[in-house]
Amino acid sequence: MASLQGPRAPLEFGGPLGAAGLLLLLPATMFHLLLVARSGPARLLGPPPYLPGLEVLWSPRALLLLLTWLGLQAALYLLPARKVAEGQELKDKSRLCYPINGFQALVLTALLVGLGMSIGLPLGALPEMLLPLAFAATITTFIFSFLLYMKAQVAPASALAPGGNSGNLIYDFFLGRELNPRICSFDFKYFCELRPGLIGWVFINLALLVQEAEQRGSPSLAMWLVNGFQLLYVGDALWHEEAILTTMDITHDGFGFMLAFGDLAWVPFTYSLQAQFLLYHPQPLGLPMAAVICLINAIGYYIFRGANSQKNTFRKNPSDPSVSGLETIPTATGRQLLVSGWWGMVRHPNYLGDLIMALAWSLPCGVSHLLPYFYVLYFTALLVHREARDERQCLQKYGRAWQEYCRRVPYRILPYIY
Ligand SMILES: NC(=O)C1=CN([C@@H]2O[C@H](COP(=O)(O)OP(=O)(O)OC[C@H]3O[C@@H](n4cnc5c(N)ncnc54)[C@H](OP(=O)(O)O)[C@@H]3O)[C@@H](O)[C@H]2O)C=CC1
Ligand SMILES: CC(C)CCC[C@@H](C)[C@H]1CC=C2C3=C(CC[C@@]21C)[C@@]1(C)CC[C@H](O)C(C)(C)[C@@H]1CC3
Repeated sequence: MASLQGPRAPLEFGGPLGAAGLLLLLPATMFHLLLVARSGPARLLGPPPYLPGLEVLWSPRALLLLLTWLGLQAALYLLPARKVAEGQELKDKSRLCYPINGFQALVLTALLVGLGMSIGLPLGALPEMLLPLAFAATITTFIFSFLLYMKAQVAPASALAPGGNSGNLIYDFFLGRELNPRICSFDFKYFCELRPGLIGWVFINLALLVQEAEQRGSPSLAMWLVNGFQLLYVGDALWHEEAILTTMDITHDGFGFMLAFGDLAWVPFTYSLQAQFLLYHPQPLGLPMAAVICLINAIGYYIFRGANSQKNTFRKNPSDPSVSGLETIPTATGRQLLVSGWWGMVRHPNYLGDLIMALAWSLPCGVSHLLPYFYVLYFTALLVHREARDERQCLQKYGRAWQEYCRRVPYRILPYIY
């Protein structure tokens, strides 16, 4: 129970009231975006075109499809992995093991879908099912989060997350109580973070591309760009799967509604918003503009990958020749902080790269609508909030050394601005 965990962690996300608001607001926003994307005016800030009844939202076929997808991804997760990685040290000094086979799961899923299409699987019919699929995913994540909450009741105190154990039911349900809920070696948080939602996102994108080709003879250049950029992002995440083990989602946050809904519903159904918008609102895109957008995405990816790889290499082996020449600040924990290279430019260079890519994903949709820029706006808010959470944790972990780092590298995400 919470009291066994020592001093209570400060409440985040506006406490119980904020959590209750987000429990309603997140699904409502997702359905708003899905409805608006297929409406004529596609107005982000207006009311939804209509309020769908249960007969539109509820479909046993959609639920079956969702459960089949989750089952397939779980089966691929359980296949022999090329590598098994160890996670960060836990409170009880143990380390958990994680299979590294996410990229293999992506490739095998592509082969299975390709095989299915060659024997008549109507992938182009998926866009019509997005609303009932999102509804099924929402119901499933509410039930799943409840089961996770109940599982945490019988977990030892050492297995609970630093936050998410306030004693307030709604807050703890939202944030998640247990750090690494598992059944045998099956790790639910790690599985959900990278597999069904992320892989689902690129296949929803692909289905939108196929549907566009069926409707208009061939996919548009804008649709190709959005599909290509986002496939690169997901492929990169799965290729560097091990890096997820040091993110705050895995090392700090419990597994509750926020991450379950984020991973299984929010990511596939709202991150595919640009492709959804393009299917219903085709946008002309010339080659010169497409080249500029590709360049923006490439710059973003270069910063994102460079920064993430530099930190991951440094954390794994500080004497690696690619990072051994970088300037560092020692900390009382024995770990060091990079203060030159990417991490000497701003304190979160990887966020900067990610944001530049986010912009490149929206630009193919033109500038006539605000809707496709929702991802840029949401992602900016998410990363600014995440950066503040991470800074708080780093200050607690590294104390004076972190203050020295902030003095030497004063900007957080955007040089000379923020
Ligand atoms: N698409 C999406 O929806 C989302 C994408 N992301 C992306 O995920 C990636 C990971 O993000 P996230 O987990 O938030 O954070 P980071 O990868 O930035 O990790 C932060 C941690 O890095 C370490 N660190 C910070 N500064 C330094 C330094 N100067 N030298 C060495 N180590 C340092 C600290 O941990 P320690 O010292 O313990 O190693 C700190 O807690 C990012 O690229 C982000 O853009 C994130 C959220 C959502
Ligand atoms: C909906 C809520 C407001 C918040 C939910 C947040 C989640 C959607 C995100 C929290 C951290 C994430 C990460 C990725 C996807 C989104 C979530 C789950 C990530 C897997 C995307 C791909 C990247 O390369 C990454 C670095 C592996 C990301 C890790 C964090």
